[in-house]
Amino acid sequence: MNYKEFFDEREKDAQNQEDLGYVYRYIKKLDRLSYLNLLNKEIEENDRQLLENISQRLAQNEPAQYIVGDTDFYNLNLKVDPRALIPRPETEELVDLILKENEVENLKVLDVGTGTGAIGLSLKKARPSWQVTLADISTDALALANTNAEANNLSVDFVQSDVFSSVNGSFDIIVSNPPYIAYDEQDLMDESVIKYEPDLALYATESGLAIYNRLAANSEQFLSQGGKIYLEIGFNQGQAVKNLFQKSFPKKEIRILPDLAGLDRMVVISDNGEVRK
Ligand SMILES: C[S@@+](CC[C@H](N)C(=O)[O-])C[C@H]1O[C@@H](n2cnc3c(N)ncnc32)[C@H](O)[C@@H]1O
Repeated sequence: MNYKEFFDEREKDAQNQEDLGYVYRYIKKLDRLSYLNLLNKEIEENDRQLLENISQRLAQNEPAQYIVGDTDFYNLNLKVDPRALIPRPETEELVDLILKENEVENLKVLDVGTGTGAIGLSLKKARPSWQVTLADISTDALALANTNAEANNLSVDFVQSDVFSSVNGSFDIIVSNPPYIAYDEQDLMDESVIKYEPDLALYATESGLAIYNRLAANSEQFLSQGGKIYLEIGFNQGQAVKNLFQKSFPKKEIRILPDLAGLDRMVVISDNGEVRK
């Protein structure tokens, strides 16, 4: 049997088997041309075993990124595994927004709930003069973030912290993509997310708002004069999150911004009428 026949056969079996070629190509580091040239060749025995293994894992709904073991995010390649959430394209939009609105040197940044380190590390990569602290309640996630920092040659600080419990100092930017899914929203989620990504990264009490509530209540003491807060939110949480922060920061401007799909995805808390550059 050649590679193409194998892929075609598996694609008939299950929906996500179309990922098989992608995962295989990525693991073998094949460019598109080498991959296409391979398709009509007989499968070698060790490759057949590899492909069977990938195929079984995909059939169990394991995310392709966990099987590959890494993923591209913004300006970085990050190791990913079940210790942390797979960083999403919407979060790249948040990183992009922060960079566009803060074209200055030497800012201090805190990334609360850093997971793989995606947000904080991509900011550090783009702005080497920024002093970036990665915080997470999960020691497992922090270990992964540390691996990603080292692999990308980025020097950042780490703190294991329940929101702000172990954080010291003040920051020009506090950014967070916290867990924001309500416990009763599971039926809206893909099985692969429910089954493989860590609960700690996904769910929050208070209809998904618990961590925003704590961020709103306690950010002020960790924010420098003129500091800004950037949040990723669930598409239906814009107004609720805005209300929470408006109470704590009555004088700041609070913007709810959409992602590329047009869904509310980010909330930004900054000084009123400030020039955003
Ligand atoms: C949605 S994931 C985001 C990960 C990463 N920032 C990203 O955007 O891909 C949320 C992260 O928040 C962390 N987390 C959950 N509860 C927390 C808490 N009380 N304090 C700090 N971090 C928390 C989880 O461990 C997880 O890594």
